Amino acid sequence: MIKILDARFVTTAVEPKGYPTSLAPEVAFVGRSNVGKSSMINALTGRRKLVRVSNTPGRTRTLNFFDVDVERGTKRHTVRFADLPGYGFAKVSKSERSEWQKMITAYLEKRRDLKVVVSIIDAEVGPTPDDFQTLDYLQESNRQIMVVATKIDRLPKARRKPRLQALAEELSLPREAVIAFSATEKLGFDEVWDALLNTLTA
Ligand SMILES: Nc1nc2c(ncn2[C@@H]2O[C@H](COP(=O)(O)OP(=O)(O)OP(=O)(O)O)[C@@H](O)[C@H]2O)c(=O)[nH]1
Repeated sequence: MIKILDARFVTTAVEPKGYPTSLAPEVAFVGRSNVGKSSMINALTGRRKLVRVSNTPGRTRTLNFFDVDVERGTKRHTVRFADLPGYGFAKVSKSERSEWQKMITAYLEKRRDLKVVVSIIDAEVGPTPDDFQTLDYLQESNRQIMVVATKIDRLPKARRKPRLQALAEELSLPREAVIAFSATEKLGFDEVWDALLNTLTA
C-alpha cells in the first residue's frame, strides 16, 4: 500500500550549478515530447497540478526537481523526481536541439544522486527511433533504467497484455521490465512506485 504524504516543487535548473543539493535518491523521467510525462509525474505524486500539463508539446525546456514523501507499509521515504525536457519534438530548431542534448547529457553524466531513469514510452505508438536512441544512450551510460508504457487506456483491454509483450520484445527486455501506466485511468501507480522503491532501497 503506497501513500503519498507530500510533494513539492524544489527548483528549476538548466546547468549543473543550478541543480539542488543532494537530499534524497533521485529518479529522472525522460520521454518523447507529449508522451504524457507531466501527467505521469502528477499522477505519481497525487497532485493534479504539480507539473503543468501542456496542450502545446515541447514546452518543458528546463530540468525541474520535486521532492516526494511517500509511505509504503510502515516505512517513509523521500524521493527526488527530476523532470527532464521531452525529446523528439519536430518543430525545434537545430540549435535548440543541441542545447537540449547538452543539458541532458550534462545531467545524466554528472548527477551523482541519480539512481533510476524512468523511460516513458507511449504504449500505443512507441518505441520511436528517438526512444531507442535515448535507451541506447542510457544503457551505455550504465544508468539503471525502468520502462513505463503510458496511455495504456487507449488500447482495448484485450490488446494490452499482447502489446506489453511486443514492446518488451522490441526493447529486448524481459516482459516484467515494462510497466503499464495510465494517468487518466489511474493504472500502474502501485506498480511504478513499488518498482522505484524496490530499486532505491535495494
Ligand atoms: N489517454 C491518455 N492521455 C494522456 C495520458 N497522459 C497524458 N495524456 C494526454 O497527453 C497529452 C500530453 O500530456 P503531458 O502530460 O502534457 O505530456 P508531456 O510528456 O509532459 O509533454 P511535454 O510538455 O511536451 O513534454 C495531454 O493532452 C494529456 O492529457 C494517459 O495516461 N492517457
